[in-house]
Amino acid sequence: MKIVYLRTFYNEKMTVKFYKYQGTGNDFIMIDNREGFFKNNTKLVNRLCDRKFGIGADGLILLENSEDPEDDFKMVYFNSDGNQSTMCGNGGRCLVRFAEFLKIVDKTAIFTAIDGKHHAKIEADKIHLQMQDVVEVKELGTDYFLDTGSPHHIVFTPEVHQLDVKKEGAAIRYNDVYKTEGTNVNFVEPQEGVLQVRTYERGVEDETLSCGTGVTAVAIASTYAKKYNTLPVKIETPGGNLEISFKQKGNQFTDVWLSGPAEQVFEGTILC
Ligand SMILES: N[C@@H](CCC[C@H](N)C(=O)O)C(=O)O
Repeated sequence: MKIVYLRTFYNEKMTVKFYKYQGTGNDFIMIDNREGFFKNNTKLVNRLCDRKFGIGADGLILLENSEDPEDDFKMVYFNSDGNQSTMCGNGGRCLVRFAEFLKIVDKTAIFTAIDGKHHAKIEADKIHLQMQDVVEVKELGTDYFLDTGSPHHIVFTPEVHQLDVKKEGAAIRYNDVYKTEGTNVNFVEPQEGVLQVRTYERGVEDETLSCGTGVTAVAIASTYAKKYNTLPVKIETPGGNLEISFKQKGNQFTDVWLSGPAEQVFEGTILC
């Protein structure tokens, strides 16, 4: 097991305990940072997420104390490129499972992330996470764009399993429309009673096995575009199955919930 030492203010080495979680194959390094020893460090986060030189993960999440007394904790999310980013739905679900493991929460949780407040319900085999309301779905020709805490471009396509998601996703993520901020890109094939989804993630710059804010965006866009009409919306990703429910009033989507499994897969000590 590798151990990463962080240098303290006095340049002494200190070890860091980490945990690894996965939610439908979207995997995250978790660090309990309630004492604030882990300082934002792009290079270190990128190295820890590296699948050859580090632990390997799609992102790293710090569980911190929240300034809001209503909250159980705060979520700080980094993509595997080491940069702090916008909301991560699967990461949020995994973080709630981590908070349950740390005995911070029991049956329910409230936390603040970069996009605002989130409520969660905890079950043995599922975490249900409330996502932000969606107030606008943009139509871009036959494609769609919406923000579910993170930006998502949606492409409806036949034979989604045949697609080169890395190539096609990168072409949209780096195009002139998105060049500054970038976007995540979801490819969806509606089938009888289920949406098949594959996602190219910004900040990972590759396909991931699943993306929580992505499938939430897909569920809403598919309903908006009348390509799917039952609730909860059932999603299949390469990493597993998720469900999304919401209330719809015209183009407004409220009470949005993302549900699925989230589990601890190992723990270790960081060293470099
Ligand atoms: N995997 C995530 C999305 C993480 C954020 C994304 N890569 C971005 O930078 O927008 C999820 O489950 O939502």
